[in-house]
Amino acid sequence: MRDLVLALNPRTYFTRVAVYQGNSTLFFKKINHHNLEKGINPSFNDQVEYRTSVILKELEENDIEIKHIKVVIGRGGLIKPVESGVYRVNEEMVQDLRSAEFGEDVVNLGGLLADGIAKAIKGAHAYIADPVVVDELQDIARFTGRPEFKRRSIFHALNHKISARKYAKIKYAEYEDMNLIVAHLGGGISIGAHKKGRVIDANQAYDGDGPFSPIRSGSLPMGDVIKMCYSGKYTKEEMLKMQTGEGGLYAYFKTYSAYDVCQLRDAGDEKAEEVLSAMAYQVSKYISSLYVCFEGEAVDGVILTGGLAKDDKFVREIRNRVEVIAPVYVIPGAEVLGALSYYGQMILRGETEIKNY
Ligand SMILES: Nc1ncnc2c1ncn2[C@@H]1O[C@H](COP(=O)(O)OP(=O)(O)OP(=O)(O)O)[C@@H](O)[C@H]1O
Ligand SMILES: CCCC(=O)O
Repeated sequence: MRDLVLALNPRTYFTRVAVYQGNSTLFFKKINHHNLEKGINPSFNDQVEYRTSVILKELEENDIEIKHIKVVIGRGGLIKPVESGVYRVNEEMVQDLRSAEFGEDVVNLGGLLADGIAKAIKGAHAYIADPVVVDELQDIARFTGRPEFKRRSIFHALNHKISARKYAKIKYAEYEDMNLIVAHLGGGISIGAHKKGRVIDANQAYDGDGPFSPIRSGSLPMGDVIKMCYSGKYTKEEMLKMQTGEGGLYAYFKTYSAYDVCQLRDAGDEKAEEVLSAMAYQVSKYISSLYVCFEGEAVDGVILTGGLAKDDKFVREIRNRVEVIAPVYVIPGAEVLGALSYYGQMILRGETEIKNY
């Protein structure tokens, strides 16, 4: 065992963890945090120590010699807007993740866990790659209808970029030469216009706009939201949660799992059928809206990826509406750990610039 990469993808009730040596996967596990599911819900900050120790214990129990881990790389969270690339986790980043100044989400644990674990291993360093705040928006995409508000770039940059590069490779082309529309269909949904290797527009998938998703509300009727804010019935935290963590399918079915809703639909539940179709309709509308970003240039492909891209019916409903724009290519699931490992290997080989946050 030598020069190992530890990759981390924290989700609400579990952390996906993998250890790689070169192209070999030495260890892969979805570590469930059952105590979080039982309703004891400490803040994300307060979960760092607990998750760190559980992960280290798992590695030990599975005979991973942690002294050989050189790179600990986590999914990148809500920090300041940055360019695409690999970043060393430094104190300023830890500070921003802990304060949640740019938004509070489980994804913030990626950098924090990487930091905690790397500090426990001599010779290891912590990194993130292509965090959700990668910002390549063209200026015109930043406008809203009020000068006080600017649109922010928050999308699944890691899975978008890796999926787009995978498609480019299949087409014997360079990502930087292609025009693509990528839709990540996961717990959150983000859809971006990739023009010659830059994501010049995308829905703000966290608390901004776009289709509703399994857990996020997406665009809501603004006037009604404002009235609800002042109804006296909800706290600020409850209103924010409605948008970011308890919207979309969760609001209709009280489950965080789109898979479960698809199962309901397949068992004949009419409401599940209707709501999933509405989500597919909104995704299709947003994909179509990005066509204008290419200023008349041909679009080389529409890529559907993420967990919901495994559902044939959901995919078919989108495909039928958007294949007039470009060929539709499906990459089911999100290879988050694989993508992090890819960057981890590049770090070890000195083949990527390590950017400063
Ligand atoms: N076969 C399937 N059919 C339908 N939905 C599925 C299937 N497999 C997974 N999902 C759903 O996909 C969603 C998770 O997708 P994914 O793993 O891409 O996202 P994530 O990493 O959890 O979250 P995010 O996309 O916000 O980063 C869950 O709602 C899950 O239930
Ligand atoms: C945190 C931003 C991306 C998402 O919706 O999960």
